[in-house]
Amino acid sequence: MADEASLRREIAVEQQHVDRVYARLATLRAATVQAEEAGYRQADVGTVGALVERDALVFHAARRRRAFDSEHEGLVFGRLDLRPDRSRSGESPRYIGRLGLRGERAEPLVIDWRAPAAAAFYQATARDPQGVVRRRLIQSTGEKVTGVEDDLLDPANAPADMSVVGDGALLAALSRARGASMRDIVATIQHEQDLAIRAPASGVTLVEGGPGTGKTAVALHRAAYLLYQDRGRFVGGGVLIVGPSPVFVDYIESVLPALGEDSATLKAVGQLVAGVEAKREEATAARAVKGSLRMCRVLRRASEDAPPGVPAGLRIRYRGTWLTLTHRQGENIRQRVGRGRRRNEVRRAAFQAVLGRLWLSHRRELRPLTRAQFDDDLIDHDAFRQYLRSWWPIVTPREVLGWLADPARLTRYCADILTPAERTTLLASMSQLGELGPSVHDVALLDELETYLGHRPTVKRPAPAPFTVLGKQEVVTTFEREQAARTWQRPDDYREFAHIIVDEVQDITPMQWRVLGRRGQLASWTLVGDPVQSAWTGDPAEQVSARTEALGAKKVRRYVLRTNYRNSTEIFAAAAQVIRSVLPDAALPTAVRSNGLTPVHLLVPASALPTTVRRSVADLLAAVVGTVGVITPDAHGCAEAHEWLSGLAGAEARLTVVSAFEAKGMEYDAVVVVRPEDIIAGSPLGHRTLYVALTRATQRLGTVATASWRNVVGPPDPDDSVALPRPAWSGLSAGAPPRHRSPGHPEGSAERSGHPGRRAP
Ligand SMILES: Nc1ncnc2c1ncn2[C@@H]1O[C@H](COP(=O)(O)OP(=O)(O)OP(=O)(O)O)[C@@H](O)[C@H]1O
Repeated sequence: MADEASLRREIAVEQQHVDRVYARLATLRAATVQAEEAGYRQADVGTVGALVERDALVFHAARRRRAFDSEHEGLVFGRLDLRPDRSRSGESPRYIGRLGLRGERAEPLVIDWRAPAAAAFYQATARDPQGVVRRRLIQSTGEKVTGVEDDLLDPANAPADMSVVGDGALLAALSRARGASMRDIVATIQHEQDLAIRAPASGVTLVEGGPGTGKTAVALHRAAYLLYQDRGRFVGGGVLIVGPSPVFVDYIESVLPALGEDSATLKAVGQLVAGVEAKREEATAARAVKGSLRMCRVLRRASEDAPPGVPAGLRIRYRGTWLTLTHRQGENIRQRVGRGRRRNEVRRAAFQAVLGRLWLSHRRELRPLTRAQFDDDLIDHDAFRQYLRSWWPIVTPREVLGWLADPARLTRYCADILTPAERTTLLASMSQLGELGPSVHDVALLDELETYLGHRPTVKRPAPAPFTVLGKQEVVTTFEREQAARTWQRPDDYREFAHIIVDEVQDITPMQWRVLGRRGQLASWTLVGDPVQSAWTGDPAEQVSARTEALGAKKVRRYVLRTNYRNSTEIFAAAAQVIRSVLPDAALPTAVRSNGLTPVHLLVPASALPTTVRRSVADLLAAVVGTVGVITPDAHGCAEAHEWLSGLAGAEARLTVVSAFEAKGMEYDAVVVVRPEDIIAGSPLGHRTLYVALTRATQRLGTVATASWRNVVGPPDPDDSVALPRPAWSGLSAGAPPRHRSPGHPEGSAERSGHPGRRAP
């Protein structure tokens, strides 16, 4: 262990380099501003050559300025001391940072963390030092170095005067308070994570791991890595990142900008279809029905059906003759023209078929009229046009989906496809569409319907003038064009992403896989998830086949993350016990950080639930500096909790109430899980959902139940590598005495452990 003096000395050494880097950054920035201005002046020369030169100058200068302008908290965060025979032209130490920068003599001052030369910072180990003698993590606040943390990887090659100092930077990073947004982990990416981040871009990269193993962090850093590695391809084609909910997307959205990347498209699964912003989750049973591939047949039938209010038939007077078309004839034409075709795109063919049918029936009475004359006349005939409009209107996916709320139609479409129970579930869910709008799972149905209905035929608009971007005439330079491209939003129905990253992939339903597959026909993929956290209660084989269909025959590379960086050992032990009770053999990650605070499980009468939850949350808000999450079984539970917690002091911006499903991917410093027994009972995979809810907390965890639930959780596996719960329940606040109250006490009781004599960690 290094003493204080050597730590101070080493900090001073690094401060010198950091100062040099910031000074260089300021010089380069000033130079780029000048170069940009000089570039613009080139235009005064007036020749085409000068204009091209101007474009090039301005483009490069402005791109560099943009990089220099980014926020640079912790600009230099790593240093590698290399073995003399492994450093190029004596280049040691090698500094690693958020961007690459060279000095006046073009010597490297900092290397971008994504460059191959930086890989050893993340990958070198004592067993395989890769030429690194000492790896140093540099911690800063603004431009001031505040600490260093060393790993001596190759002691045999260390010079005698090399200091090794450290204060546990990774643990410090893991223990710090969480805010409303996720932070990047660029300085402390671990070896197994780095391998997944730097995996080749092609094919499918599958990253699996339990809660808190950094899958989301890896996915986001991988996006930044790919954008750096092959900027042309990935900025041009686009990188799409898909998360489970809008809450989650808000939570992760600042990570990529902090890494200097702002071109990726972030969407929740409920936002993948143009013009729809679905947030509403469905109950498990409805999710299973709506997510099933069987819905394709149901929707296909709906898409081919007659619209509501279709006219009973046609009867119009024309040249002294009654032209008639019965309802049945109309429906026969519908079947013949529409079956298996895109309804909105074959409207003209349907109209022609009606004219043909009428002509066939009445041509004798109409002699000597020609067919062409007949068509021309009828198309202008008001009553005829009126009939066609209501017989074959343009329909939107939303309208057709709404038809499923009609019991008679629903039975017609699904009688031989869904069970009676499934039909009841679907009908109940669809009847909410009108009032509440589409749910997250309706989005996949809308996208499917769009492929069956086709697009409304559009009138071609004249092509915009060249150099028009976002409707504005572009005046000058390549840089401006690039700037416009950067802020240019891909159309909502864009389907040619170069790479798609899907988080919480275990929950993607078969129907959602179809949506993703349509957007990734040209894409390579990164999929991150945890099968143990799956909420899919439908047919697993359907999920596999839909996923295979979406990904095609691409090669799959699998990476497994095994360390839980989020939860304290105490919290993860409680969660592990829940999941072990249903999946005794599941491979769970290992939590690495203990804080001595065991979770508190309270059992109260229903009447005491509001006050107990309020009290628990107030305790937690006082005990942690960061965020507090309240996790309830469902949307109704959220509404209740909001009421119970209204006006709570200190809650502003720190308190979030989410349903167990919305909690996916989220994390908070402290968590209260309300009515865990209902989370278990709410779905056949209820234990898994509760496991997800219990693994959201970094520091403190409490549960408030109204019925005993811990007795349904089986005994832990004795070989379990995670720490097991302590027999006593400590208070929510550090050092607070254990709360033991009788079940009748209005504020609840600490529920007794069902497993006395359990091994302490
Ligand atoms: N190498 C690391 N250095 C510092 N913090 C890390 C590291 N890896 C992960 N973390 C932190 O651990 C927490 C969990 O990470 P993340 O949310 O990516 O996990 P996850 O595997 O996606 O979890 P879940 O499956 O439960 O949603 C985050 O706060 C993240 O910043």
